[in-house]
Amino acid sequence: MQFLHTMIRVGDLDGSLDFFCGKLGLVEVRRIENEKGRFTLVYLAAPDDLPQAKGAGAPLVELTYNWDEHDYAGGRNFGHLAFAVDDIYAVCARLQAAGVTINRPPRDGYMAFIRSPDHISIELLQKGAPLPPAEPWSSMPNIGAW
Ligand SMILES: C[C@@H](O)C(=O)SC[C@H](NC(=O)CC[C@H](N)C(=O)O)C(=O)NCC(=O)O
Ligand code: NI
Repeated sequence: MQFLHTMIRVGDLDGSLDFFCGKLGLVEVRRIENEKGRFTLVYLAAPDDLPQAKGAGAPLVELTYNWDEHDYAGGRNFGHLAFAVDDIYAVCARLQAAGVTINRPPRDGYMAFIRSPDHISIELLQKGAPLPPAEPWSSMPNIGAW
């Protein structure tokens, strides 16, 4: 299993990119615009992780910008921790047998969600699964690109 990213929801995407990239120095490596869901996902890597990010993958920050939501009072800022797994069905079956609720089963073969005892959202992604359509310039590999 490989750690992929931490997702946070941001109310001001430009302001967050100015902070994380302009000031903190992270680098945008991928962007997915979802017209139907009305949200944008922007993946950021630390500069030292860029070579790895273009290879087997590197830990990333995933900014989620919901076009119609800008106030995250009540703790919705934090989204999830994401991991890539070798066999998402086997991992979910093992977790379910261990008493973990699979909040979002891997019906599509690539994404599932569970929650920790304190309700921290955990995203499980199938290694090597096809990615949703992204910007044409994105050249990220299948894994580590989320
Ligand atoms: C690509 C993969 O890493 C994702 O995280 S997509 C997960 C998906 N995200 C969204 O739908 C973004 C918009 C949504 N309104 C939101 O604010 O999360 C998703 O299932 N999100 C739910 C979650 O708990 O992360
Ligand atoms: Ni994610």
